[in-house]
Amino acid sequence: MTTTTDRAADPANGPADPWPAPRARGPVTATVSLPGSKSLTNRALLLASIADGPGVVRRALRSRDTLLMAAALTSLGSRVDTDGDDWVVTPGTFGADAEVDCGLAGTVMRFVPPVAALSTGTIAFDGDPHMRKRPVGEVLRALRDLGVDIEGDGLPFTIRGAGAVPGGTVVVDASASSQFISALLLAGARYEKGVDVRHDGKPVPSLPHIDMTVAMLREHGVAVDDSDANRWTVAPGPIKALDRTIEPDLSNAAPFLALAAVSGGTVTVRDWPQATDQPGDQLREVLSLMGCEVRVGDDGLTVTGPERLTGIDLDMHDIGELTPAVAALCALAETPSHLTGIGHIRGHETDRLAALARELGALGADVTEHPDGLTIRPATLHGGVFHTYADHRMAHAGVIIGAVVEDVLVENITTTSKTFTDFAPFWAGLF
Ligand SMILES: O=C(O)C1=C[C@@H](OP(=O)(O)O)[C@@H](O)[C@H](O)C1
Ligand SMILES: C=C(OP(=O)(O)O)C(=O)O
Repeated sequence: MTTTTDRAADPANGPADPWPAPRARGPVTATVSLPGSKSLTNRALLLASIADGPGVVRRALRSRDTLLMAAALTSLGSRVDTDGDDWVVTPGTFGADAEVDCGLAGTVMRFVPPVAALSTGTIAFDGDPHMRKRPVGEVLRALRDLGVDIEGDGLPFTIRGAGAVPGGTVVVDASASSQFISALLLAGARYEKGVDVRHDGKPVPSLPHIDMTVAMLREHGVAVDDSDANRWTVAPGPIKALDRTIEPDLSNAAPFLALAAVSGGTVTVRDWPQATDQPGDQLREVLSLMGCEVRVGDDGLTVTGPERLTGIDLDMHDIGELTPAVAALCALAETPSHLTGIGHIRGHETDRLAALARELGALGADVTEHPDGLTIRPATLHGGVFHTYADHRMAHAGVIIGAVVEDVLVENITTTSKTFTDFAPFWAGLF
């Protein structure tokens, strides 16, 4: 018979499935250095591959999403040397026919096609089964309007590159994902007329991620005008090669800071940037609102959990990717929470609103699913299997609950490799 302990620790075969989430026996105290940001790494790699010379991406995140990006750019014709922590990118001539595996990475499925359009080759895109359901049609429609030849309106699709893209003005409805806008801006300087992208539709989510795109383009010497709401103009011109260092992934800091919050412990995340466009920086405010003590110092960001967690009323439209971790915290809070403005996260790695309602509910949480959010009321939770639906951030929600609720088993914990390689042993090492 395999005991729970044996199943959790099997170095030869990786973590057990389902994985018994480690349970904190008291306040957890830890200091962690986290891997680099997925969003920054994948933008940095993509911009480096269409820059005017070789560039370096230091402290690159090595995870499934970033290795898929590196593979995609390599298949187009760039060289991406992923040995070590500092990745050297040498732009190449985009001419070969290629196949791009998007996996479940929104940044690969949305950001690579506008660059593939610069190739003279034929580029076929596909990905994981669930990826075929994630929205991308608006990016393809916009590219067609900008002069690109594309077969298909969703994954799988094929781009028949002509070696150049006319570019110009285009209107998109980016209410389903900010990545539609970022995708067009990232390649836009390499289009003959640049791009003038206008959004028409319900509000664009995840605006900090568009700010991140604009800031990185400017660092590469690209002229971007974002002075009007819902309009972004990128002037045509070269993309200067850079040597840049990637910040830690602040969204992936969520489960670690949450561990302090739920156990009444103290967790420090090293190298927290003083200023950043990463939406994870807003965890400072969210955790303070829930009753945590939050300090930024020379050693990083330190969170100390309260005796009792308070629920929150929070519009998460700008920080949707934090929802699974925040919802797990709300399920452990002593007052009700209302998380709103996040209808778009139904198009993330899974329908996160449905998945959170189902899986938190299965452990006894009182969760009501709304079209654009969740209401979570205090309840006594119990053990059980927490399903992840191949979503790394669902796994984070599961381990947060499991840290303080006996006998929580997280199914497919290795799905965390999307943005954090070997998350399970790292997490277990904190207990
Ligand atoms: O541009 C990016 O790097 C991202 C933008 C956001 O996407 P949505 O706008 O689709 O939420 C975010 O949720 C995702 O994790 C990363
Ligand atoms: C939505 C996310 O990822 P993606 O980049 O695949 O859209 C996420 O990481 O929460």
